[in-house]
Amino acid sequence: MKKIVLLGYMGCGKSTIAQNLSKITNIPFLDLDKCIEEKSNLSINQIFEQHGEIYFRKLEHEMFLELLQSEENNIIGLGGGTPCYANNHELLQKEDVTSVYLKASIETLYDRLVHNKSKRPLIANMNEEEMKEFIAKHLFDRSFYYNHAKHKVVVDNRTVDETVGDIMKILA
Ligand SMILES: Nc1ncnc2c1ncn2[C@@H]1O[C@H](COP(=O)(O)OP(=O)(O)O)[C@@H](O)[C@H]1O
Ligand SMILES: O=C(O)C1=C[C@@H](OP(=O)(O)O)[C@@H](O)[C@H](O)C1
Ligand SMILES: [Mg+2]
Repeated sequence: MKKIVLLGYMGCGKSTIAQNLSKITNIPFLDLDKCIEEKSNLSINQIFEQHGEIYFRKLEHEMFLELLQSEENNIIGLGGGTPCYANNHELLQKEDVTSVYLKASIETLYDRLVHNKSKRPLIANMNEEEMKEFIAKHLFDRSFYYNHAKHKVVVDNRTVDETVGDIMKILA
């Protein structure tokens, strides 16, 4: 079954764009983090606190495989780190997967994350200065994996509707 997979750094808009793309296409939307939370009955924060990041990455890999194997057509919003662990980046190239990297600049990510960090354990306790440096370095490290997506859409200075439109062009 066909899967549209959205990936990119925290705050690039995966969850928001996937939801809006779903409304337009009528293809059901699944957020990988939400699926992990529902299955484990814990929030992402609680998983990191109680079991640590390595355990989260294991759940994330298993859930990604499970969603890709389902019989439905789906739009899947990944977590920001999903492509960067457990060789998940190789799954972005599968024949039945349309993978789209939502590419955002450090400035865009910082502006969106600075007031939205509490549910993101990797940055939740950072001050503004630390966050800016962290995003810059981390994005650089992760870009190798994000660039395994089949398609790339730049999201800087684009509204939600414009980005959804850019993805619709890829799907046409
Ligand atoms: N043009 C835009 N496209 C996507 N998200 C945007 C845009 N402008 C502002 N936002 C906000 O940025 C945040 C993106 O968060 P989210 O969708 O959770 O990203 P991700 O799932 O990639 O971490 C949301 O608070 C969203 O409302
Ligand atoms: O970048 C990451 O490693 C993470 C991103 C989060 O998802 P979002 O990108 O939707 O915030 C979530 O999976 C977890 O906090 C780890
Ligand atoms: Mg998300």
